[in-house]
Amino acid sequence: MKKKGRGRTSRQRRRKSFRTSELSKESENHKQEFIELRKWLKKRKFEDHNLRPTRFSNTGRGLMAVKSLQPGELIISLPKECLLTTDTVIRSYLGDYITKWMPPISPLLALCAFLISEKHAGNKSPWKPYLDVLPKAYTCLVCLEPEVVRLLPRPLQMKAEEQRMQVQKLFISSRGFFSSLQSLFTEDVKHVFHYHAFLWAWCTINTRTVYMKHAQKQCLSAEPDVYALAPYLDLLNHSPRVWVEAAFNEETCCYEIRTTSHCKKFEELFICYGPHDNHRLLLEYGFVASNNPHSAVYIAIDSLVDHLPSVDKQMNKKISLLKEHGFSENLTFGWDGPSWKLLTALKLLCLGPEEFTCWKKVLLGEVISDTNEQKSLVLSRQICSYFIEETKTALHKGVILETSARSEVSAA
Ligand SMILES: C[S@@+](CC[C@H](N)C(=O)[O-])C[C@H]1O[C@@H](n2cnc3c(N)ncnc32)[C@H](O)[C@@H]1O
Repeated sequence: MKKKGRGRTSRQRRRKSFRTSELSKESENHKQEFIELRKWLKKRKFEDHNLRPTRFSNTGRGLMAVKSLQPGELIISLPKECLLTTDTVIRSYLGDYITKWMPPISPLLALCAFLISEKHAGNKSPWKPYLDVLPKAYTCLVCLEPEVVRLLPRPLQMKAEEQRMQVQKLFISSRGFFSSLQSLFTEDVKHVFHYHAFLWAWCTINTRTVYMKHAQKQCLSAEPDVYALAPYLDLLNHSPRVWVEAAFNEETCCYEIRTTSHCKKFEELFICYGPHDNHRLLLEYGFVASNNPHSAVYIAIDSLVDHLPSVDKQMNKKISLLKEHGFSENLTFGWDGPSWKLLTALKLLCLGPEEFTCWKKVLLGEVISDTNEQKSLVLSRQICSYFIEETKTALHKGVILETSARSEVSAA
């Protein structure tokens, strides 16, 4: 007798019912790439009975719980054989080349080189089933067009620029090592290890690795070796409101994740990548989390000054004092208003000429006068309204850019 609910019709019905719920979701389990990945994982002694690859309307591809999961339950336990770490790279055909190369390359570069090389190997790569489910492109800021980055708040633009330079510098300084791999390839290594491939590998590591500390290897530089690519487990999306326990268990030799909260059947299971604000999430992972309790709006000191009267003769001195005493960075608005640091900076900037000698007291948190308190609060409100308007304008421009990009694609 056919088992109830296991047939194709009921599978189709189930898929359809996901689509009709409030936030739609569609199973990806039946896709060829996931069938291949499951076979590959099974050979490495991993089988999953709790989760299912699913595309969610609000978060994209992630993992859905196929049964209700209780706090403290082990939700995933991925054997060491499935993990891709610097041990994997050193054991591979790249190992000899890495050991010979001086000065030693970083653990991050070793992983990038391996990913690029395996991706290039295509069907011949033993990692193909994993590589096939990896995103083809990323949305981290380092991948975005300059005209899109220019729409972001200034402090984030600066971080994005810093990140872009860091990645480009790493690529340029790695060319020598990539050339040393020439004998492994029939084509010119410049066509294998090009910037686009490097960016893809760098983003794969930046957005998908789990933290796993490895002992320092002599053939690698002393930079922290804390990465592990964890196939399948890396399909878990982030929520700032959940907490999980995740670590490599030396006894079971598995990378394990335990929930500390309840997850209902057919809901997306999340993990938390860390207490990151939305700037950090966008910069490092290419997305923002709605209702993020860690959200903060960063205000550059120059934009504070734009809102102050230009006639203040002590302005330059005030700015130097703020910079000298560490009050020029990480000035933020959070859900509950301006941070103490931002408000203190505003109080100093709002000091009248007769109050200026009290600047030290302001930085220590003392109240100077009712006028100073009032002025700084009014200014804080003004700045907040200004940034709300600026964000609305940037979002509007973003929509225009997206619409014109879409029409260019459909015209092509
Ligand atoms: C570890 S992967 C998670 C799986 C990924 N969604 C996938 O399809 O392979 C991390 C990436 O997933 C996406 N992501 C994670 N959490 C998200 C969320 N809450 N909302 C939207 N995208 C999210 C981001 O693109 C991030 O860089």
